[in-house]
Amino acid sequence: MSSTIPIEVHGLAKTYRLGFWMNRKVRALQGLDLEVQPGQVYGLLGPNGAGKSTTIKILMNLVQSSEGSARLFGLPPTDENARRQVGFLPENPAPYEYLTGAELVTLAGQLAGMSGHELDQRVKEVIGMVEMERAAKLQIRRYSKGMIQRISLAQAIVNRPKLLILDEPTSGLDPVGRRQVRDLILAERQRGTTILFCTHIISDVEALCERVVVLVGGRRVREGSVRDLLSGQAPVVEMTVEGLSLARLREFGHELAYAQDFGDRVLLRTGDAAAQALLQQALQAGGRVTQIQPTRYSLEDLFLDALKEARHGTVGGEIS
Ligand SMILES: Nc1ncnc2c1ncn2[C@@H]1O[C@H](COP(=O)(O)OP(=O)(O)OP(=O)(O)O)[C@@H](O)[C@H]1O
Repeated sequence: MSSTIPIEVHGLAKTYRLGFWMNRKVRALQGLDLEVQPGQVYGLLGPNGAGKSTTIKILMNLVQSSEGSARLFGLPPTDENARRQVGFLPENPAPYEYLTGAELVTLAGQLAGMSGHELDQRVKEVIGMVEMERAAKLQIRRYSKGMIQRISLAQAIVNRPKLLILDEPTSGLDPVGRRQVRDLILAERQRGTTILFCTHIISDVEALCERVVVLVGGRRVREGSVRDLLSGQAPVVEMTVEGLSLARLREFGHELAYAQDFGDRVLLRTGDAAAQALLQQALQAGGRVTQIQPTRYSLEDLFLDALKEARHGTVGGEIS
């Protein structure tokens, strides 16, 4: 039965089988739950091998799950009516190289059931949105990586999808290209499109997403609105100490969220209470504290903490 909820994933598991006898297993997903509501921009974060692309491939019916269920607008990913409502940008897109950019976008529109004047207009419009007007008549084999990424994005949005699934949309782009893609995602969000995207670039998530899930080893280790996830965290203080080595500072026994010894100075981050004690101890030991300031707990801190915690326990992705 169809529904208005763009993505619902329950207990999703995927085990890849490898080797000649298919007897080696990689657990890419281990019971993932996920729900993306209409109009949300939802970020899928995780280190390499966390299962992000596998999740997206299951949603796009490119890979079959081993257990659990995935639904797009209440329908299984195998249902054409579900996929019609979705625009997709794969990781490392490899479009037909002998087509021109305009032909590729037109083809995508035709496959989505568009035709005639409406299609021509829309192709022009989306090519303009990704700023590829001048290269639209060139064959794709002459495109740079950034141009391929942008034309692929144009083909993903040509049919005005209700749900946009983007796998690493800004990978391989220079800062200008990244900004353009970010703006495009924001424009789509403005239009009310629901967006799921996975990335390694945490600043993109911070700039674009209202909700995130952090995956490690095929499991969800954090999920929630970016605001809630960040606001519940204890304040962090960043300080620079000169005249003492990192090893000496560690002897004071405080937990350091981050520490880097640059030779002439040590930059570190720690909790509010530890910072007070560390400041006094560093001064008593003959160090100079040249900078101290409270910092915002960022999504990057959250990501690194989640990763640290998950690695203390057993997480998936293991080969058995
Ligand atoms: N086709 C496949 N055959 C075998 N193992 C696979 C296959 N695809 C992915 N895997 C394995 O499944 C796990 C999850 O991979 P996946 O590509 O989903 O992770 P990811 O989070 O997207 O990683 P990355 O950020 O590196 O793209 C990894 O251990 C990976 O090696």
